[in-house]
This record gives sequence, structure tokens and C-alpha cells, in this order.
Amino acid sequence: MIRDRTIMVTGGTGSFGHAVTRRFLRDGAREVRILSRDEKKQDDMRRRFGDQRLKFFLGDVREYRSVLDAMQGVELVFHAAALKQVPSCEFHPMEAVRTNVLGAENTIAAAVACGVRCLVALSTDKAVYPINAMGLSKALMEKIVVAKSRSAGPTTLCITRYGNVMGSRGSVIPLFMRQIRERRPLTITDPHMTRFLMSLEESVDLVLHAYAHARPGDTFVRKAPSCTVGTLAEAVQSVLGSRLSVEIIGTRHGEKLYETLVSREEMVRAEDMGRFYRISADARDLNYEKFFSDGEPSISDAVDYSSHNGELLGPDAVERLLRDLDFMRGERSQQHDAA
Ligand SMILES: O=c1ccn([C@@H]2O[C@H](COP(=O)(O)OP(=O)(O)O[C@H]3O[C@H](CO)[C@H](O)[C@H](O)[C@H]3O)[C@@H](O)[C@H]2O)c(=O)[nH]1
Repeated sequence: MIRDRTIMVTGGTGSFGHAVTRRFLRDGAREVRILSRDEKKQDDMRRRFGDQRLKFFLGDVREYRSVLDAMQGVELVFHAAALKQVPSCEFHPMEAVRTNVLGAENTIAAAVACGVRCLVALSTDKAVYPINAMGLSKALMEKIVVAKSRSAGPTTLCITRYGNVMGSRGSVIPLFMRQIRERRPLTITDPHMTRFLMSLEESVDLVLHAYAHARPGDTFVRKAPSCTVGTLAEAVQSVLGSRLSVEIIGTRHGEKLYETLVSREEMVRAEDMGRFYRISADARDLNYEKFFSDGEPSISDAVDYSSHNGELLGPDAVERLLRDLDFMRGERSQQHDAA
């Protein structure tokens, strides 16, 4: 699937980019191109990998020309470039539009122009019933992918949607770890808030599954367990042998009590693929009459797939998940050395 392929990862210098690049190189890719803006992060990644098959392209998905130039000869594209921090997108929503919406349009247009076989666009649970600018911009990206997939010729355009990746940069688990290291109280927004839990490797599995099974306009979701934030804090403390107090700071701006990976409306046409759901593109034609006058009775009975109504893990199960994560093992061995 990957062997001898020339692959591009936009926004490839982040945690996901590193994990997916490692997998592609291991699986015999001919070339992996990273398109991103930050030369320092590219240089760090170049040194870390030390692999001639890895090529770096400075560019910005906001600029069509830079994407088009870098994409010549590419067969597969994984579009991960995005503004993904909720607060920064709230303050600068037009920046979210420029990167997440127009950047996606540019990347799709370049992929179609270059005859790429398959483009997988990475989205988030925050794009379902969106309430913040980050989620709204990703929801629009999804709509663009589906709309363009109808006329992309030999290029298959599809979407993956996933929830919180445990340990990703700027997320709550590294924050809790830092607070434990500094012996400060753990800050908890709302102990009853739930989030899906997914490892970086599982997010890589999801995009590879999408690439292997995609039909134009499909959205793929990986089923994942979830837990409350209170349980997560308890489990992180338990793994690191700490018993610090917690401080309830309240729900932050733009934050939901729970996340949804598949909406009620999508559930009606979702295909259960075992560990994954496939949501096919809306097959109705563009006859507006059908949207206005034809209803879908089964939607009334459908239930969404959310972090509140899926498999909710308790502290022991979350602890087991955490113990398996490399960065958590690293933290524990550092603690051990320090002791
Ligand atoms: O000090 C904190 C910070 C966060 N949380 C809670 O921990 C959970 C996870 O928080 P994260 O910040 O790790 O993840 P979010 O779901 O808020 O969103 C994160 O993942 C998103 C991708 O889906 C975006 O990247 C976003 O900017 C990023 O913060 C949330 O319920 C949040 O309320 C706390 O309890 N205490």
C-alpha cells in the first residue's frame, strides 16, 4: 500500500507527522515529502530521522503555488496542516478560515491538478455540532472535501475524524504531568467533562485504514473509549505515584461538555466496519427540492456516537492505557532516576 509510493504530509512536523512518517519509512515508501512553514522544525525533524527518503518543502497551504510546486509527482496526500488550538482560533477566526478552509481548498485543487490518487484530510470531533471557530472551520473543510470529491476525477478525496490524541502537544496529559513535576495542584475544568482517548499510533492506523478503503467523499472514524477528565487526572496521578490536590477551574471558552465523533444524522448512513465507522458522502443529488421536501424518518430514532454515550473507562482502565504510552514510560523512568 505504501511501498514505493511518493507521499506528502502537509503540516508534517507535528506529533502526527512524526508518527505517520515513521510508519511510511518503515513500510518502504519511496519518498515522504513534508510541506510546512517552520524551517527550524523541519531541520529538527531532518536530523531526528536521518533518512534520505524524507524531503522537506517550505510552503504554506494558504499559498496555492507553494502547494502545487511541492506536489508534483506525489501519489498520496495526508492533509494535516491546520490551526488546531481552540483559543487561538476563537481570537483569530479569519486565520482559521485561511488555513483550515482556504488551505484545504488549495491542497485539494493541487492534488487534483497533480493527479494524486488519494487525499486524506484530517478532521476532528470538534467539527461535529461545532461551537468554536476551530471546529467550525474544520466542519467547512469537511464540506469542501465532500463537495469536491464529486468532481475530482481519478483523485479520491476522503476524511478522517478523530478525537483527542493522548499526549499531543499542548494537551491536558502533558499539562497534568508538568503540574505533577512541579508539585502544583492539577487544574481540572469540569470533572464530569468527557473526551475520547486515542493514541498517536491509533490515529496513524485510522488514516491508513481510510486510504485503504476510501470511496470518494467518505469520512472514517475510529471507535475509541472515553473517560471523564476527573478520571483522567486520577489515572495520571496514580501512574506517576502522586497524590496532589486538584483545583476546579471551570469550563473554558469554546469548550464542550462532551465531544461527538458521529452525528445522529450521519449515524443513519454510517457503516459499522468493526473498529471503524465509514460515513458515506451524502448520496442525494444537488436537486434542492429533495433537501426541502424529502425527510428521513430514521434520523429521529438515531443516536449519535459521543464521548458521553460510548465506552466510558474507569480509573484502572485509563491507567492501563496510560502505562502503555511511550512518553508516560519515559516520565516514569525519569522519576525513578531522580529518586
Ligand atoms: O487545565 C486543564 C486543561 C484541560 N482540561 C480538560 O481536559 C480535556 C482535554 O483538554 P485538551 O486541552 O487536551 O483537549 P481539548 O479537547 O480541549 O482540545 C484539544 O484538542 C483539540 C484537537 O481536537 C485542539 O487541538 C485543542 O486546541 C486542544 O486543546 C478537556 O475536557 C479539558 O476541559 C482540564 O481539565 N484542565
